Amino acid sequence: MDEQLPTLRSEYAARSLVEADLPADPMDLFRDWFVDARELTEPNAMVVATVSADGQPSSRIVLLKGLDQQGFHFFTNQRSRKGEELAANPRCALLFPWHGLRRQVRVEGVATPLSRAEIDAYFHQRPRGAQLGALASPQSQPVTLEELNQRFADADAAYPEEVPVPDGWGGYAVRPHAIEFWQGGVNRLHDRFRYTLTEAGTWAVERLAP
Ligand SMILES: Cc1cc2nc3c(=O)[nH]c(=O)nc-3n(C[C@H](O)[C@H](O)[C@H](O)COP(=O)(O)O)c2cc1C
Ligand SMILES: Cc1ncc(COP(=O)(O)O)c(C=O)c1O
Repeated sequence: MDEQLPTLRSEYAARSLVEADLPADPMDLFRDWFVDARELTEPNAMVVATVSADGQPSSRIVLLKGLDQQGFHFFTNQRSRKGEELAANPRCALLFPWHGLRRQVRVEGVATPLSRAEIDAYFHQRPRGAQLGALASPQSQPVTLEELNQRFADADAAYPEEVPVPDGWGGYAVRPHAIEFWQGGVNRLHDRFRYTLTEAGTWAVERLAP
């Protein structure tokens, strides 16, 4: 297995990204690419990277659940590792790893908590099992399987009808200030275009070497 790793490779060629076709607003391109990504498994799965107070980066997958002027929305437990890190340092990065399309999108930005109304609205549209799971799970804390199952059963019994939004459960909007679109090309000469938000509020775009 280990000996095969150096030979594991794919060649990329299918499409190219042309400067003349780039929209002024990168969110327009993101939306177009997201339509293409719908053919993939969990196209809204994105990696969120945060940084601890002592400078240690960490990353994990979350699901993109909204997109608007505030940026990229996701939901999580605000007392989780990512939640604690974002409270201390809201700068973060997102990554959409769309391998099946030979594409990735990299976002750098700042996370702000979503409003109570947005959090409540999303929580109440989740399936009951996911709501109970969120209530039962002290996310990122050490736990035993017995404790977790007991907490789920207790929550299920305590709330036979509507499940309340757990304390500390919330969501964030990541407002981007840089977005890079990467399209795989032949000979590893991929197309990379990086949009950067200017002080005037417009986006500057440049091609980066692959
Ligand atoms: C496909 C996938 C989707 C996930 N979506 C979420 C999500 O939307 N919100 C969330 O809190 N955790 C989600 N998770 C779990 C996280 O990856 C992570 O384990 C959890 O949030 C705890 O991370 P932390 O300890 O770094 O805060 C998802 C995991 C996978 C593999
Ligand atoms: C811990 C956790 N929270 C939230 C989610 C997102 O789930 P939903 O689509 O129900 O919001 C996931 C998805 O895998 C998850 O694992």
